Amino acid sequence: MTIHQPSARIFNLFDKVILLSQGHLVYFGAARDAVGYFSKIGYQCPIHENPADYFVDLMSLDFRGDDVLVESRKRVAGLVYSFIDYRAKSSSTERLRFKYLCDQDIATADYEAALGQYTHRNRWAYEYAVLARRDWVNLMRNSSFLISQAIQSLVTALLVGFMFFYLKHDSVSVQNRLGVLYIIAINATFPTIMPALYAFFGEREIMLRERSAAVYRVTTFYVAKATTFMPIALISSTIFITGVYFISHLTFDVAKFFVTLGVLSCLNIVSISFMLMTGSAVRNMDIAFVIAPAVVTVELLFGGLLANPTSIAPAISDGSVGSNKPSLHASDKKEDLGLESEVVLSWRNIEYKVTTKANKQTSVKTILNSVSGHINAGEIVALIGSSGAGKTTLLNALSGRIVGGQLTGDIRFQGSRRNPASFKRLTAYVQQDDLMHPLLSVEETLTYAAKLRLQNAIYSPSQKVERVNEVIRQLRLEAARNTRIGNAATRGVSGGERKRVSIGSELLTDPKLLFLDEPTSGLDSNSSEMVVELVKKISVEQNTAAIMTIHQPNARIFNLFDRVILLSQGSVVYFGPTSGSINYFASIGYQCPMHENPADYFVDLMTLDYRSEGLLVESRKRVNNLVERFAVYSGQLDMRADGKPNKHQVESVESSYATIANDVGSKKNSWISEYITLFRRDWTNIYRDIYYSVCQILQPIAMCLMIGFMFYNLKHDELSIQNRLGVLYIIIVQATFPIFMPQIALFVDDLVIAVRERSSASYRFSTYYASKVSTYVPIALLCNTLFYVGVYFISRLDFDARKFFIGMAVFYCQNVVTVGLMFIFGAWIKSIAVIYVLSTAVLTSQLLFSGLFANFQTVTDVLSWVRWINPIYYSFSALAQNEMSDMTFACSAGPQCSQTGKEVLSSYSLDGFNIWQDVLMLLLIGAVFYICGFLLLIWKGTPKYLWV
Ligand SMILES: Nc1ncnc2c1ncn2[C@@H]1O[C@H](COP(=O)(O)OP(=O)(O)OP(=O)(O)O)[C@@H](O)[C@H]1O
Repeated sequence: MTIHQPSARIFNLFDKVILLSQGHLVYFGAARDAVGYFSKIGYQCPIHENPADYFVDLMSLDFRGDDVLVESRKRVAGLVYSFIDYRAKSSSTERLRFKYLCDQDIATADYEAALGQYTHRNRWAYEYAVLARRDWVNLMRNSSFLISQAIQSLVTALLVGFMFFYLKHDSVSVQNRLGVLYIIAINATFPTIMPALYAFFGEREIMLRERSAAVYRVTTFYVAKATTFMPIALISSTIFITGVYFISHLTFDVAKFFVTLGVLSCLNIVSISFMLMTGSAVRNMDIAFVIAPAVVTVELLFGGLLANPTSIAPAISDGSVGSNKPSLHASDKKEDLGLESEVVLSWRNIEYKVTTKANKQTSVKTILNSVSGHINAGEIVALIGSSGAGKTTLLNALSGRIVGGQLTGDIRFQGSRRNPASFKRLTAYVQQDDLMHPLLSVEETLTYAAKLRLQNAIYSPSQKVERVNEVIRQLRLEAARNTRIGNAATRGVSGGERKRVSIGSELLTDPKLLFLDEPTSGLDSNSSEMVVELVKKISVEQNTAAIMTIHQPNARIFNLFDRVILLSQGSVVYFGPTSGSINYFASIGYQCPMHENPADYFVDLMTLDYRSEGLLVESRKRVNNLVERFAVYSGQLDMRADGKPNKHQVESVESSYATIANDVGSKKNSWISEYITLFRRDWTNIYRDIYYSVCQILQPIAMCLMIGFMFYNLKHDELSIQNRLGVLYIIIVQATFPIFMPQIALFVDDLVIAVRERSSASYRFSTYYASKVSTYVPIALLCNTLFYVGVYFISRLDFDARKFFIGMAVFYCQNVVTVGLMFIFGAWIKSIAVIYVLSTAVLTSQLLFSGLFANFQTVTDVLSWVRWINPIYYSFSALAQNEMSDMTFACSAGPQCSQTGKEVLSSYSLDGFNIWQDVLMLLLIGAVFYICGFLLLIWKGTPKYLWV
């Protein structure tokens, strides 16, 4: 197996180890002989250093500077040659053994045996059964998805059912019957495809990873997915159809009902197959969410209701039918105040409890238990403990980022109670997952952070640039300055560089105190060491205090910390100087063995051992003993006896400083400057998202050609009434799903970063929202303008400049309203799967109540009011009036035919308001949407943090 930084104990579990550097063998032999071999060639592993860490350090190239890089290259070359030499000098027996090990053990016997196993596969049916069961378990546990699917089916069934309540057999019912059948078909498209497509994308990465390890066949995965999604689609559509069928009173006949159900089931199966095809063929989710709505819209167009197939251009119908300011540095102030060593943050008796529920029993779980400590300026403190010890919880409690539960105790920043607003601005928090805009370069990321977070009143633009350059130098990011951050889809900076950019963004403001959550997780030992060394250097140079949670630091990293807090089961096992930790543990009977990394040793001591009941009882006793011994030790010692100022002195002297600092920290840049910066950043992100941009341009062009030629050269005869209404309706549809779906995906991704940035008070929500509105609205309008112009001229809607521009204005209003609705969903719901289910239901319902499908003269009073709050009714009515109010049609049929546009509008109840009243209502609804979106953004984007 390959292994990253094994602890000394794990290292000694191996029979043999292969040490590789830059593709060359540095050692191959028994693990227990490795320390001896290295000491023979001049590299003696220090006491209290884990041999594996030591070897990895020796074998790594050091990129921290040119000199050290040359030095490390020489060292690695020496190691490689030493091992070649060692092999050559070994006795013939050893050589033979070595040859055997190299050529036989690995190259033939084991490899082939391994290969034999590798090529063996389970039966197809077995593989399928396992995957299908896993898919169903995942699905059943995704309660929000299931509930929203059920709600969507039920609510839409009731809505549609009562909209077409009790259909009669008169002439008006023709429109209504076609309408209800068409809506039943729509329900088997968007609401089935969108949530399933999102869920499929969520699992695609897992499938690719598992497939690369040949865990199963593609076919079993594919069939398992199909047999999971299809039943869900069928169940929800059965609920929907049953409801609609009986409430609307479609012709009641058992055979007809089951035929309808069967046809709809087939359509659902086609939709799921289309979803699987799109999900498999398109790698990028953004593109899939542009393509899918476009294809489905085209399918719906050719459903026969919107366009009369006999009048569609033959070419189309044939193919488709059916388918730093130094003056403000804390260190200077500290000197002014005559403080020698400043306590930046102190905490006493921190307790954190949460209420948990298991087997319907509520219990209170104590996660932090009477934790006390402090951190001084210029020192770095490590928070170490086994998994689940409470490290992140303590860091969150200290940084003011804890949500839910009960937090008690006393936390003081520079001797005073924390003021949430200024505390956030004077401290910085580097999260474990580096959420940044992937399409911005390192320099741009830091520049935008500087523009947003450094005050204009203190920093001129050139000073901000200087500060960015300083941070780039400090964090040794020169080589990556112009590299994009990247993400899973696009390769960007390395993991270590990414972490340093994340730290850099926080260091720009020169914080007094830096919190870091697992800054070394996922990094190799070299990068981890570099990150901690840099934090240490900055702490010393800038007098910044830093506290970080860290998992198994190697001995060198461990020794970089000034102090450590060792946590076990929420209690402190040791808090004090790193250098004193080994002696402290030795004094209470736990002597760290030679060649064992102290951090690994302490973590082992503090970890409960669940391997057996006996080991668990024993380890529990040990942990309780450690906690009790430290409580006694710290009580005797008094935490202030280590040369630090008395807590009360700190409070009295520093509170004045805190006031000065707090005043400075709480000032914000002007609204307009924040807005301009965010606006620029948003547009840079959009135009660099090449897939999104290209799709947003191509989709309307493709749709415009398709629809334009479908309704090519509209006449003024009786058939053209259906076609004219159809083309106007499709124009409105283009302003709904194709705008909503891709934008919501972008917005939800972006909002996660915004909430993170807002947690450090980087900018206001109002500027963020204004910037988003002024990015997404123009994009929708720009792209759809092509569509509108194309469709208008190709299909030859009534050519009149006034009508053309009024129609365009109405179409624009509908786009703006859709973007507003998108903001409501994005700000309100976190889960994009739920958004897709619910928004599809809302958009579909809006489209239903447009007036095209159901005649409002016959819609039940309970539901007929819905049109008054439906933006699509207003936009459709305005477009229809604009197009048809002065038209006459040549009739060949009997008295059924409407001869004037006014008669058509009246028969569809589309003349309730005049065009301008429709536009006014659209704008009013739009305004309500935007205001609700903003309020939801503030409400949902502001977590309720607990402060003590
Ligand atoms: N809100 C909560 N509700 C229930 N349990 C919680 C809550 N917050 C934390 N816990 C539990 O408290 C314990 C400590 O969690 P925490 O995330 O602080 O651990 P940690 O030491 O950072 O672990 P790791 O190193 O694995 O990240 C865990 O067992 C966790 O499940």
